[in-house]
Amino acid sequence: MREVWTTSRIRAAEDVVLARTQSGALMRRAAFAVSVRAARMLRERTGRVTGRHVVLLVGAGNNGGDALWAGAFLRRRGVGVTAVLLAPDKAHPEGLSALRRAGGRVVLAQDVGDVPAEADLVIDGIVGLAARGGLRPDAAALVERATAPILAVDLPSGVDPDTGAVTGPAVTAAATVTFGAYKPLHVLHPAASHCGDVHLIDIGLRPELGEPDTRVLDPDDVATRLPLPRPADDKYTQGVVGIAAGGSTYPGAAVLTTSGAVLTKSGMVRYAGSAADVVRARWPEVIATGSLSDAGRVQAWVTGPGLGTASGARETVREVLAAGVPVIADADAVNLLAAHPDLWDAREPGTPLVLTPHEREFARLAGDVGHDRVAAVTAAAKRYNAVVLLKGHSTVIADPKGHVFVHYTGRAWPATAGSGDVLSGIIGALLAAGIAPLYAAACAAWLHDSAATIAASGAPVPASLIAEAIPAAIRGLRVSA
Ligand SMILES: NC(=O)C1=CN([C@@H]2O[C@H](COP(=O)(O)OP(=O)(O)OC[C@H]3O[C@@H](n4cnc5c(N)ncnc54)[C@H](O)[C@@H]3O)[C@@H](O)[C@H]2O)[C@@H](O)CC1
Ligand SMILES: Nc1ncnc2c1ncn2[C@@H]1O[C@H](COP(=O)(O)OP(=O)(O)O)[C@@H](O)[C@H]1O
Ligand SMILES: [K+]
Repeated sequence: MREVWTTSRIRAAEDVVLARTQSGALMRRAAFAVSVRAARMLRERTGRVTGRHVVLLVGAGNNGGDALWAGAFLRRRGVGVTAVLLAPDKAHPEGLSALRRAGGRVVLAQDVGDVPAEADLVIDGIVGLAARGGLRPDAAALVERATAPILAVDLPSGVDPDTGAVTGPAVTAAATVTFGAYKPLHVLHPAASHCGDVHLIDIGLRPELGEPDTRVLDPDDVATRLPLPRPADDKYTQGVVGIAAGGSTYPGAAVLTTSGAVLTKSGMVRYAGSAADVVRARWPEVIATGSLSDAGRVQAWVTGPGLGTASGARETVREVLAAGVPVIADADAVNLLAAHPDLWDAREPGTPLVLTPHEREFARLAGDVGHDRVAAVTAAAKRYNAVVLLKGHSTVIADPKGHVFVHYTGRAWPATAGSGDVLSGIIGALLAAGIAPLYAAACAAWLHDSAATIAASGAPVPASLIAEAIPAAIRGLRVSA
């Protein structure tokens, strides 16, 4: 599990560690790690370290101090170093003298205007944890014209550390070296796409950090939770999933949602709705009926994909919410809940609910997502006493207690029509297996993305093929776990 802390929590932990550490030691440790990564990048990209040239972009704070110290360490390895100071009066004094002592050159941004042409690598020490808003114009102009790859110190300057928002010019790094802990920007789109590979350096903060604000599942977290049939199981004991989705207008949604459920786990899937014939034709093992009243017992319901918003659909959502089992409500079920608040009254109190809106559905339900996706999703989860999974390039999942998972891979293969239907089916299968809703949603997001990557194998794929790759994604997990 990767754990993520907001900047205020990291600062608080830093204060504790700083109080018992020799002055400057933490910064030198951080900067040394930056210099090691920079040297590795020089070797990988140019074949050697000695004789190469690194340019430091140095802002007003400790982030610039890290860059200056890293420059001093690189000088010891025979690297030519030029520091470009953006705020000469505020450049970190000890870092600056260390670089000068080591033979580094120091120039002012206002004098040079451009990143010196001899740069083989640029180190971005413009701003770190204190960053607010996009790069200021002088920094933005330098960064825009830099042609060498950029190694970001702690984070790519110009992105918001806590929300991952990018509201102005920002560095796009080839790699980022971060200290003590991952911060939200490292896993939240769009900032995460500016980081390149992120390398976490231990500076002794972990014991002081406490519970993380956000978590990211690793493959083995998913592997240990995925349900597999055990010797004593039969088709019922593994949890039966009910699908109340699709219809005569959108029979494909019924098939895709059912595919997600059928391929995620053994046991039984029931379908109830007007696409029963189409579902049966694709999946003969599914017990398909035309109406909910004939559906039989299930341990979780999936509703919403392709359901429409007519009165029949509203009744379906009402019945499913009243069934007394966990429900995953996607797409039109979210729209219906937004448009008809009385539907909430149908919900059997205490039964788990997972809502899986994309941004427009989220806006209908709970207002504009805005720049702070984690805050928006957490607030909606509390308001509706539900697990809310907000789809997108980083998927954010929160429960009413404020626990948050983010799924981000940097790949966008799932962005195809109907792939959300497949995700709903996966979540339903995991809920029916008795997995806690927050983990059901988070594991499903992981599995769905992994299936998409396998199916895509470098070329775009439709949702049906994403569903068909679910078994391969599960097999891959079992091999790696
Ligand atoms: N506290 C510590 O002991 C450690 C801190 N470290 C470094 O210190 C950094 C935090 O340092 P600081 O708190 O001094 O602050 P920063 O270095 O992040 O910011 C410095 C100044 O930049 C300006 N600024 C804010 N947004 C800007 C923008 N968008 N464009 C241009 N300038 C902007 C602000 O005036 C701010 O005061 C961390 O990110 C990390 O790199 C590391 O050395 C590890 C140890
Ligand atoms: N740019 C993207 N990168 C990665 N995943 C994405 C991106 N855009 C959408 N997705 C994912 O694709 C799926 C699309 O779901 P949804 O919007 O409900 O589509 P549909 O209604 O057509 O099924 C979700 O799992 C979402 O997180
Ligand atoms: K930076």
